[in-house]
Amino acid sequence: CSSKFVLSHVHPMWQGTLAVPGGDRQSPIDIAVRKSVFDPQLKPLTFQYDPRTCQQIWNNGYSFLVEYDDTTDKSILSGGPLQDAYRLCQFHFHWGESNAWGSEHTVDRRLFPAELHLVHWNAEKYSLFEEAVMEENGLAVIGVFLKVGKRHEGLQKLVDALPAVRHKDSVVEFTRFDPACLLPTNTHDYWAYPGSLTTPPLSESVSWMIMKQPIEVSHDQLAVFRSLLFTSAEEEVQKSMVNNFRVQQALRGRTVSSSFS
Ligand SMILES: NS(=O)(=O)c1ccc(Cc2ccc([N+](=O)[O-])cc2)cc1
Ligand SMILES: [Zn+2]
Repeated sequence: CSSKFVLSHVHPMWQGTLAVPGGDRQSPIDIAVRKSVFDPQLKPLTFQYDPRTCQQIWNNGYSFLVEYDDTTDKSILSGGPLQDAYRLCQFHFHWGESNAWGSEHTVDRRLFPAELHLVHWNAEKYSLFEEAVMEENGLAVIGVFLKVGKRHEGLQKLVDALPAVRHKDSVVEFTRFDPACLLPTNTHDYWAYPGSLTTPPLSESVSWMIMKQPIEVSHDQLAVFRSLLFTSAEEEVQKSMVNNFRVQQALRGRTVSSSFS
């Protein structure tokens, strides 16, 4: 997908408005469970992912992205609070240098060692990812917490490919990976709220859906995430890719909805 889209090439107007977003719907946030409001209108989420749309893994110097072909409606998210079908563009993770922290969102201030983001854009209303990025609710991101436990068999194929993208700007072909294997068994229970990208351009265009149930991965699998580097092969000083999460943002009057009571 076109998340390769680099900010420096955007239209000057867009750069201007994004430099300091309004700031009243920024992400990530803490999810205060007792303050979330059950919304009976929230539909079940429908994930229709085609593993054949999986293309490559790319170290963009901030995280590693598993990118999907989003030129057709093959890998789709719908339901929940969403009015339209959203196309899967990429997924990536955020993690810490230790298992004590690393997630971007928290639940009643509880931190997780890592968080998965499955990034989708509204292909019914817009024709390109970077167009949807600028529109209110043009994007839909599914957040899944990772906790340390048993080895995640589905994740291992991805973990085995990471050494090939150790440095910033490295890319490796990666095919036939079904992202549904990274979803928790219970996708019925989630929190939903209006927010933003958590990295530049911080666009306030994201419908967030955070799964209540974490997935389990092993300590060793997380350690491989930490073996990645922020820096490219040419740089003298190599920096471990860890703590690639944003600080939490004010709720600014937003309500977090829950799909469960
Ligand atoms: N962490 S997150 O909020 O799920 C997130 C999801 C996607 C992206 C990718 C990205 C989104 C937009 C742009 N841009 O418009 O220049 C560049 C990169 C950045 C961040
Ligand atoms: Zn993210």
